[in-house]
Amino acid sequence: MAAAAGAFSLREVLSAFQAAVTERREVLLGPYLRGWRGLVRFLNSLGAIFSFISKDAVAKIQIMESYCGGERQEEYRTLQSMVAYELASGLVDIQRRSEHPDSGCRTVLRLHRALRWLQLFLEGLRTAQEDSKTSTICTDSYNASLAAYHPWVIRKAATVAFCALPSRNAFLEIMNVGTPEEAVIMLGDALPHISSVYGITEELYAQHKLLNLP
Ligand SMILES: CCCCCCCC/C=C\CCCCCCCC(=O)N[C@@H](COP(=O)(O)O)[C@H](O)/C=C/CCCCCCCCCCCCC
Repeated sequence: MAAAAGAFSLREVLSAFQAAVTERREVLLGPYLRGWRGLVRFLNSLGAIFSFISKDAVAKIQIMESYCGGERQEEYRTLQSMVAYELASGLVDIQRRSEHPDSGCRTVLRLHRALRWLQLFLEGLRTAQEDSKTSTICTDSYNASLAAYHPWVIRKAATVAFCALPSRNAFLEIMNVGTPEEAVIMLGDALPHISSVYGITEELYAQHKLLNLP
C-alpha cells in the first residue's frame, strides 16, 4: 500500500532504488529521482534545522526532473543515455562551471556523492549497537564521503545539524517500518539496491572521466 501523501516510507524508497536498475545494468532516472524525493520527505520530517540540506537536494532533483520531462526526455531516460547525449552534444562543463552550469552529469554527480554518504550511514545505522548515537554515525559517514567536497562553512553547518538527530532507536522508529528490529531488517534489504545504483554510477562516471566535474 502506498504511504499517505507526504509521509515517509522506507519501503517506497527501497522499491524506487530497486526499480532504478534494469537487467542491462542501466540506471533509470525516473525511479532514481523518486527514491531521492522519498529521502527528502524523510529529511523534512526531521525538522527545520535540515532545511538547508533538503533545499539543495530538492534544487538538484528539480533540475533533473525538468530534463526528464523536457523536450529531450528520451535522452534522459537512463543515466547511460544522459551521459552519452550530454557528452556528444558538448553540454558538460569539464574544466570549470561556465556555459552549462547545471548539466545533468554534474547535477547527478552531486546526488551520487550524497548516495555514498547514505550507503555508509545506513550501514552504520544497521550494524551499530542499540545505544549508539545517530549523530556520531551520521558525522562519521559524512566525514568519510561528502565532506571532502564541501567548504568549511557547509561542513560546520552540517555537523551542527547532525547533533539534532534523535537516538538510534527513535530514528529507526520514525522510518515508519515497524519496530527498530524490523527497520534493521529492511535496511539490510535496501542496502544492496542502493549500493548497486552507486556502483553502476561510479563505474560509468569513472569510464567517462566525470568524477570531478566542477
Ligand atoms: C532510509 C531513511 C534514513 C535515511 C534518510 C536520509 C535522508 C537524507 C535525505 C537527503 C540527503 C541529502 C542530500 C544532500 C545532497 C547534497 C549535494 C551536495 O553536496 N551539494 C553541495 C554541492 O553542490 P553545488 O554547490 O556543487 O551545486 C552544496 O554545496 C550543498 C549544500 C547543502 C549541504 C549539504 C550537506 C549534506 C549532508 C548530507 C547528510 C544529510 C543528513 C541527513 C540526516 C539524516
